[in-house]
Amino acid sequence: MVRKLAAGNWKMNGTRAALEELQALAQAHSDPAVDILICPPATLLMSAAELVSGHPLDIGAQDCHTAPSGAHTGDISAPMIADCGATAVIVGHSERREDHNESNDLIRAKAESAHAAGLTAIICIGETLAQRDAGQTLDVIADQLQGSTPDGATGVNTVIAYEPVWAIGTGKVPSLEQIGEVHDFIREKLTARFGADNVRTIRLLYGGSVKPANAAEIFAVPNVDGALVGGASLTEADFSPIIKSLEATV
Ligand SMILES: O=C(CO)COP(=O)(O)O
Repeated sequence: MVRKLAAGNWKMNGTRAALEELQALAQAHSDPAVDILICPPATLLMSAAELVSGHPLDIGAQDCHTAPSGAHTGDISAPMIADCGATAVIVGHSERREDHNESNDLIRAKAESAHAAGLTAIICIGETLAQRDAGQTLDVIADQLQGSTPDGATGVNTVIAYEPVWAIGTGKVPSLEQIGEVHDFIREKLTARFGADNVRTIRLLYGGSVKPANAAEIFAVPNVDGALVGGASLTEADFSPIIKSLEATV
């Protein structure tokens, strides 16, 4: 049985004071039944990794460059993230696809760079509302999944996060049928490409307005192996009940 994953994406939120929430989270989950990952802003990566050292919590970054080092002002590389003590990196979040015009090719290259540095790449995919309304959801998912996932993806180095763009930070959540349809589709596509044995261990996260109140029903959907949580991961008070809902499924 694959270990489920509760991942928090703090986005561009959190100064040093936010480490108190991480400390509280570490204290509240000394023996979790699921994997717990927090992705703070890059400015907090090293302190966050030091804080959770010795606790069963992992730290990830929110983006990386494709190159290991070089003349790329303002960027950080996958080996630098690993050097901080982090073990994962989110790539292809819809906010980066939109704010920075990131393409599937670029995201795949970032995921490859993460793999080369020994990091787990959390590859995000998801349709906009206009695409869903036009009946294009599964086509968009297939295209992003195929284009953004490296050939070397395994259950150890890759997690796929399905985040419908219209559900992020809006309080709107797809129906459980809609979530299930996309997660089943992702599993099928990955199985066709990588084979059932390999794909069984690739975790599929749902992201988009996951809250303590809706987590349990989302986690009951087949092929949902956890969540990538934004706003509700910023405080221990909100994230802990979500983690507990996920633990209740194992
Ligand atoms: O984008 C997300 C996580 O990466 C989801 O954000 P919210 O949970 O704030 O909707």
